[in-house]
Amino acid sequence: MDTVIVLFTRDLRVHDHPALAAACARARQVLPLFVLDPAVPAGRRGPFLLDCLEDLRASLRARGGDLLVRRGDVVEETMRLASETSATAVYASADVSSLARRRQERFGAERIEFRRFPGLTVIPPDLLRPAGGGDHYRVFTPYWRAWSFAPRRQMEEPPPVVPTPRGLDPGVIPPHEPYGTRGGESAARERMSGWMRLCLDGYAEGHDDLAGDRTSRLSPYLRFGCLSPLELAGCGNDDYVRQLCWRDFHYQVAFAFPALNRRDYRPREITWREDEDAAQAWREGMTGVPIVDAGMRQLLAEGWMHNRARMITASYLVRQLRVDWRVGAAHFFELLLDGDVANNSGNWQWIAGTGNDTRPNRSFNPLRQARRFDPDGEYVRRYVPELAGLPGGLVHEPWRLPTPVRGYPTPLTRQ
Ligand SMILES: Cc1cc2nc3c(=O)[nH]c(=O)nc-3n(C[C@H](O)[C@H](O)[C@H](O)COP(=O)(O)OP(=O)(O)OC[C@H]3O[C@@H](n4cnc5c(N)ncnc54)[C@H](O)[C@@H]3O)c2cc1C
Repeated sequence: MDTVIVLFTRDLRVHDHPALAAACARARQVLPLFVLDPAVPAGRRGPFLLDCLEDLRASLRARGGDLLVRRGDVVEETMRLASETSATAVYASADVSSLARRRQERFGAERIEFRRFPGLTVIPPDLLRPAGGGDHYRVFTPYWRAWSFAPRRQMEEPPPVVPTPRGLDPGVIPPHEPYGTRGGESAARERMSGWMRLCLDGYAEGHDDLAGDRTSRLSPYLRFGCLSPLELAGCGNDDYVRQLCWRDFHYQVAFAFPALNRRDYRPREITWREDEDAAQAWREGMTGVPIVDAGMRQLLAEGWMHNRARMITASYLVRQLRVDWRVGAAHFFELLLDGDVANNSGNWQWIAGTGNDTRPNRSFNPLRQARRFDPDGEYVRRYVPELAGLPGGLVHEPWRLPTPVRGYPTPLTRQ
């Protein structure tokens, strides 16, 4: 094969990248391409994405290649490059989002070979089928069992040489201000090895400790494919691998039910309240419930929130304020560096009882959660400075004080 375009999307790495590895093995010339599509704004994830592109370009250049960056519609720009270079094929990683699937269909109608490769998940989202029938697993535990025994593909080595022809315009990666964590495969691998060395062994005991902050924080890197989920799943710690299985689980749900971010997966008769003031107080971390406000402020400050805090804040919005899960999911999606449709909407629906939870009426009592997962109040003190001076458990119940704390609201709901 002569010239192949490797279209990068949310697989911004050179390690274990099946599409890149196949192109480098088969083609004389390889054109790694990323298209910045102004119609798909990256929002707060923008700077992180641009970090990832800079890092990927450096890795490809170190292998004799380059990352070509274009701006516009992905299919049109890819086809333009194909005709400029006489490329005969486009290789890309398969994705499950509606946007990605529409794009894949459009490539199908073009006069070029379009090949999809695995790499987004540990197990491809269309591989496992429940024994009792159906096109996907609706319940996690049987999925976890099947997933654990499913055959895994061979990992791919990073290609030693990427043969990109000279003389093409590489295109500009726009300059940008960082927001939250630094993006890119190099930062991801550094974080992965440091965290695995220090924290993986204590994951089962430590992952719910809000103040301890001992989860991997690798989710933004997984979101942009800076790390291979298959590589992470080889770590040998079952509790951690189970979390990666949750990620795959939501992808196979989204694959079977592409409207996951809009429609109830399991429709229920819930009357949501239209209360923009309450929703806004929740967004700003000003509900007057400290553990909820701490989580929401962590999200605003860092573009990331601890999983336990995500469950508490989401449950507070849908169960106590009775605001539609879509309102909460939209806010999370906008701010989270790891925000992606399958995991965000899948988890929101799980919390709202319209998703895959086998106990759809489950509710998280914020005070009980706070006492259990932030027993010393350290997480609240870190993110809600108005309460930093309160002693002991009072930090979780400022409404018990004889006078209100200056600048901090009374709770929106009875606690
Ligand atoms: C309301 C709500 C919204 C969420 N939105 C997102 C989202 O948009 N994107 C996202 O990646 N995760 C989302 N999650 C799942 C989870 O909170 C994050 O994946 C996790 O907090 C990321 O931190 P970590 O990398 O330190 O996780 P770790 O504890 O280190 O877990 C390792 C990896 O497993 C995966 N994982 C862990 N928990 C879950 C889970 N419940 N569902 C799916 N994958 C999981 C993540 O890829 C994570 O990086 C959401 C959870 C809730 C309750």
